[in-house]
Amino acid sequence: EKVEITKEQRALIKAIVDAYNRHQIPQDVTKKLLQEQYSAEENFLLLTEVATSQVQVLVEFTKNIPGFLSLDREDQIALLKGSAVEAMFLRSAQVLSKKMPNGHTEVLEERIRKSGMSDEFMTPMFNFYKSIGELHMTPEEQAILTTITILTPERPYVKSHEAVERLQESMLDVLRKLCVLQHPQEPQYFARLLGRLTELRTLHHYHAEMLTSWKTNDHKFTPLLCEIWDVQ
Ligand SMILES: CC(C)c1onc(-c2c(Cl)cccc2Cl)c1COc1ccc2cc(-c3cccc(C(=O)O)c3)sc2c1
Repeated sequence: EKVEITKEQRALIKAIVDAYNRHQIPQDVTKKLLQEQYSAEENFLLLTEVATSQVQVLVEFTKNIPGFLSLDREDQIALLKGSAVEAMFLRSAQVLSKKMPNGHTEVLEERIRKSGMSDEFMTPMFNFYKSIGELHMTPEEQAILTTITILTPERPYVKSHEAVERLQESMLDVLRKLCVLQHPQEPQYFARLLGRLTELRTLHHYHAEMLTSWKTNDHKFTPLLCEIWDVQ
């Protein structure tokens, strides 16, 4: 049947994409990825700095998701804590799949590969990056997929499951229509995007172990990352 994006859904897409474009990591932070020298310690420190900045950007972006601030305050925190890693995998995936014109791709890959992370995480992580790159997501799809990840009702400690589910469902409906309209030659494109969300959950589990292995090697995180990742 004819897929139609309603006026309300167009407004929703515009609000999300504008907020996504408005909240970016400052240039002076990402520029360091290109400048500082390479060593496992330096790479880890730079990635920690960018991740910290990314969390701040994520909080600001999330506050602009229509309906988010009407959720229970504690649920807002639970959604942010539960989705930060996955939102950051999506963001770093955009950079690594050459979707960003800022030339960070090679540099970022190098710094992640040489940041003291054990190899067992490297393979699934870079397989994910490759699978995201192969999707050629539009900017709207990237922004809405990140929003859907944030609005996941099954995060730990979420109390009003239905309220979050309602917000996520309206986002999923928008994404489904966008995929049909923007990838007419790929009827399974929407299903493939949702498959990436499943892969993100797996990476999220790996990430918890990554943090432990970094911690045991006495790596320091910033207070914001310790808070959002329940570290220390
Ligand atoms: C604490 C630190 C060591 C860490 O622990 N786990 C991870 C992680 C790693 Cl490795 C991989 C995936 C997810 C996580 Cl969470 C990280 C680093 O996480 C990040 C998080 C966001 C971004 C955005 C970037 C980026 C670059 C250029 C340009 C832009 C841009 O948006 O313009 C963004 S790099 C970057 C690195």
